[in-house]
Amino acid sequence: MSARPPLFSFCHNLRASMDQHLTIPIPAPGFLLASERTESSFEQIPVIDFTDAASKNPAKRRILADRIRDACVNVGFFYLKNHPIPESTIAGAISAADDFFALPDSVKMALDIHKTANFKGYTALLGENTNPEGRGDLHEGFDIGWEEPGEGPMAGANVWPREADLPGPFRDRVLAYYQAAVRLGKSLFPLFALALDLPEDFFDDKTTKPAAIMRLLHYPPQEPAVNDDGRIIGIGAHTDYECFTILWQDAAGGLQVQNADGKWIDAVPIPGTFVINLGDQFARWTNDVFKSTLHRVTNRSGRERYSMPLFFGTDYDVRLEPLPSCVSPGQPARYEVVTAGEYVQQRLAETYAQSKGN
Ligand SMILES: O=C(O)CCC(=O)C(=O)O
Ligand SMILES: [Fe+2]
Repeated sequence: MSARPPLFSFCHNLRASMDQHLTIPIPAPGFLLASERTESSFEQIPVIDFTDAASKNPAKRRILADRIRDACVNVGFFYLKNHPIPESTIAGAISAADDFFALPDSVKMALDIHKTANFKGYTALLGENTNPEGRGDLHEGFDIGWEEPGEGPMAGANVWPREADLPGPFRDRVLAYYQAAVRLGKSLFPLFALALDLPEDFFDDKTTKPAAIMRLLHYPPQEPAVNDDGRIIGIGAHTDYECFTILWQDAAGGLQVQNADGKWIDAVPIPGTFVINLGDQFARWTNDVFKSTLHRVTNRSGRERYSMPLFFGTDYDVRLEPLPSCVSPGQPARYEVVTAGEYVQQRLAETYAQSKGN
C-alpha cells in the first residue's frame, strides 16, 4: 500500500533488528515523516491483524506498527482483525442498544443530550448535524463517557434510563463494552507512537483520564425521498474530532470513506473486525501526515442499522503541537495550537447547535 522510500524501509528494518526495548528513544527521524505526506487515492481500506500487538518480540511490534503507519499516512482508516473484544460483549451492547431505541420517544427525550452540559445522553433523529451543509443526521444516538471524575467540561456523570423504564442489564452491558473498547484503545496508542517513530510510552502521560466518548447509533432505513437533495443522510460527511475512533458496525453497510480524488469508497462490513479511523487530534498533532479522512453513512440496506463508535482523545489539557518530525521547511505547521479538550468541545457544540432549544 505504501510508497515508502527504500532508504526509509531499510532504516526501519535495521532499527527493528537492533532494538532491545522500543521505549529507548530512537534517533530523531528528521523530516522523514514530513516527506511521507501523501494525497492518496486509495481504492481499498487495509485489514490489519492485531495479533502481535502485545508480542514480547519488538521486531514483531515494529512490523505491526509499520502496517498501521502505512494505513494512517495513506488512508486514515483500517480494519482491525483478531482484536481482543469477545463477540459476546459486542452482542450484549447491541442488544442493549436495541432495547433502548425501542423505548417511547418521551422516555428517550427525558435523556436529551441538549439538556446536559457534558454531551451525554440521547440524540433524536435529526437532532444533530455533523455536516454543516446538511440539514440533520438521520440517526438517533445514545452517548456515554468516562464515569470517574475527569477534567474539563465534558467529564462527569452519564445519564441512564430509569430502571422502571428499561429494566434489565442495559447499563452493565453498555459499560462492559465501553470498558473493553477503552482497553483496546489504550493498547493502540503505543502502536501509533511507534508508527510515528516515538517511544512506545509517548502517549501514556497524555491519556491518564481518557476523553473517550462512546455512542450507540441507530440508523433507520433511508427512504430515497428523504435524501432527494442529498442533505439529509444517516450521518453527513465529516471527520472525527479525537485521536482515533474504534467503530463496530453491523452487517447493514453504508459507511463510505472519501479518497483524495473525492471518490467515496465503501467500508464494507467485515465480520469480526473493527474499523479504526483517525480523527482531527492526530491530524493536528502530525501536521496531516496522519490522515483524518472524511466519511459518511447512508443506510440503504432496507433494514435497521446499528453501530458503536468510541472516540478516543487525549487528556483535556494536552496541547496539540505538531511533532517536530512532521514539519519541515517545505511543510510548515498547518494548524494553530489548541488544547485537545477545547478543540473537541468546540466541535461538539457546533454539531449540536442546530437543534438546541428544540
Ligand atoms: O455509524 C458509522 O458507521 C459511523 C459513525 C460515525 O462516523 C461517527 O459517529 O462519527
Ligand atoms: Fe465519524
